[in-house]
Amino acid sequence: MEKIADIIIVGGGISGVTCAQTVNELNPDVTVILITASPLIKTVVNFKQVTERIESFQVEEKNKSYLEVSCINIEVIDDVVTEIQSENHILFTENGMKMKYKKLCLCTGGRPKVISEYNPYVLGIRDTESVQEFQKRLKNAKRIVVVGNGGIATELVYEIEGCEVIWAIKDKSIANTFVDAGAAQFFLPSINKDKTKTHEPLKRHKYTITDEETANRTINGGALGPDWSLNLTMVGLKQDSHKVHIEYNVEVNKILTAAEMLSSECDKWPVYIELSNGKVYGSDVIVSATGVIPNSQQLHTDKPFDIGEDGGIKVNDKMETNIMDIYGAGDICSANWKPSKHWLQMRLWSQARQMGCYAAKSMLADLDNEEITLDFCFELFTHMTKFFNYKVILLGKFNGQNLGENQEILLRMTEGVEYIKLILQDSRLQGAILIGETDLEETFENLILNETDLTLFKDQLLNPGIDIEDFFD
Ligand SMILES: Cc1cc2nc3c(=O)[nH]c(=O)nc-3n(C[C@H](O)[C@H](O)[C@H](O)COP(=O)(O)OP(=O)(O)OC[C@H]3O[C@@H](n4cnc5c(N)ncnc54)[C@H](O)[C@@H]3O)c2cc1C
Ligand SMILES: NC(=O)C1=CN([C@@H]2O[C@H](COP(=O)(O)OP(=O)(O)OC[C@H]3O[C@@H](n4cnc5c(N)ncnc54)[C@H](OP(=O)(O)O)[C@@H]3O)[C@@H](O)[C@H]2O)C=CC1
Repeated sequence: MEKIADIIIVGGGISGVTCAQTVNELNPDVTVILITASPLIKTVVNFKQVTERIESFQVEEKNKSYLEVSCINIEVIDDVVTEIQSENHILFTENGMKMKYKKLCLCTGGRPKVISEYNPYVLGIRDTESVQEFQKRLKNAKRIVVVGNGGIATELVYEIEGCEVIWAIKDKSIANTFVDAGAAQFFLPSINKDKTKTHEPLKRHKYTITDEETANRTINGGALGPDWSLNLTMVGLKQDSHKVHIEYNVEVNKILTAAEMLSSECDKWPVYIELSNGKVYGSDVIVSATGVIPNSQQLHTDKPFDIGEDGGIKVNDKMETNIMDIYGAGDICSANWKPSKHWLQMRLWSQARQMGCYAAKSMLADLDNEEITLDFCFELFTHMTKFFNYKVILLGKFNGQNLGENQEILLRMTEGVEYIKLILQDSRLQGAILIGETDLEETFENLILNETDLTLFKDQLLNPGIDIEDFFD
């Protein structure tokens, strides 16, 4: 069967869906086909602009008909794109479809980078199905090992109950991808604290994928969103509520099956992990929360894509790849423009949304022969999330990324309440980590964006006795 559309978008995750919705909002006369390998698509709900640049929202899974009903120019097709002939502007799918486009946007996301990928006791977490599988395994587990020190690991070790957790990290402090050692120290008391968590029923309607739908899938569904671990039951077999042991500064040497273990321990656990400090832990399951690999190599194309160091398809400041009329957005792409002073790429939900939206604007502008300039959302890095039940806001070069020498650090911490770290260079604010209900995000966002000279004020910036908002009014 043959189809034709002005714009074809591949991927039903947040970048692809936002891209399609933005085309619909800006020009409903442009025809769009969204092809997705997953029967459910991800949509943004409860979007709030917390400050001018900080966004908060939730992700909801919807049936594909949701988009078709709400957007008259969009057709959603559940299929897998296998080949692109860019010269002819044609793509082919697993179900034998041939489609012609004027503009193509790849939003095919990534997959978990899993240590020991084919070991059945080692799991990666990405989509609804992988979380369901993890929950199933956890139900009968007495001990699990979590490897990795980023977003997933940090959230998992806090959420898991009724199971001993060994957390193996390469670094000397926890949550290293997001926060510094000081903030990690601030979080530490929360790790083994009893939680008074209420498993509130989900207010939003949830679609579940049936076994039949999952059965022949070769490609994972959309990545989970900010609230993925809330309201999920992550409970193991044991009575004690929460017990996390952290192994710092270690890498994984080997993963061994029970049969490969020669000691007397050999039949206690289904799988063993040997760490670089020589310790061996038996476990029921190992979670490899070790990052994302962009799905950049899985499509056959007549020309090769330029690939970035992180494995993503390089895109320029119009979200264009090196192949004519093919764009990219979200986790699949690697931002290959000169970033503004206070922005950096991280594979986050907010950036997937922003890139999807901007790719739509860029494709429409090109179809109309108009010029477009980089969206202002790429001026300042912002991220709002929750770790260990604390609100966490990251601004600008929050970890001093690539700032070089002469960084000045200002800190304020009240145990169990707040942790604030400001990074200055040449008396100008470059980045901030705000943990707790600090209420300072708007002020610091403005100070970074305006590049305000703080020479005269920096000693007072974190003085709790001064209302800093009034100060800069
Ligand atoms: C467990 C977990 C928790 C997270 N929590 C947060 C968080 O708290 N905050 C935050 O900001 N970010 C979070 N993230 C990251 C965030 O979810 C991702 O950055 C974002 O969702 C990426 O969106 P995407 O649309 O680019 O890709 P994806 O969501 O991966 O979507 C890709 C889509 O493409 C489809 N696809 C792939 N190949 C093909 C093909 N060949 N043909 C057709 N379709 C195809 C897939 O089925 C899927 O629908 C989390 C990620 C995970 C895994
Ligand atoms: N609240 C939030 O904002 C959340 C965001 N996410 C996002 O979802 C995506 C997936 O999360 P996640 O998998 O945690 O990825 P992250 O990129 O956040 O973290 C990966 C971690 O694994 C470490 N690592 C990589 N390879 C190995 C290895 N072989 N052995 C041991 N450790 C290793 C990395 O260390 P190093 O950096 O040194 O390589 C890093 O600490 C990310 O884009 C993340 O940003 C996920 C959950 C929550």
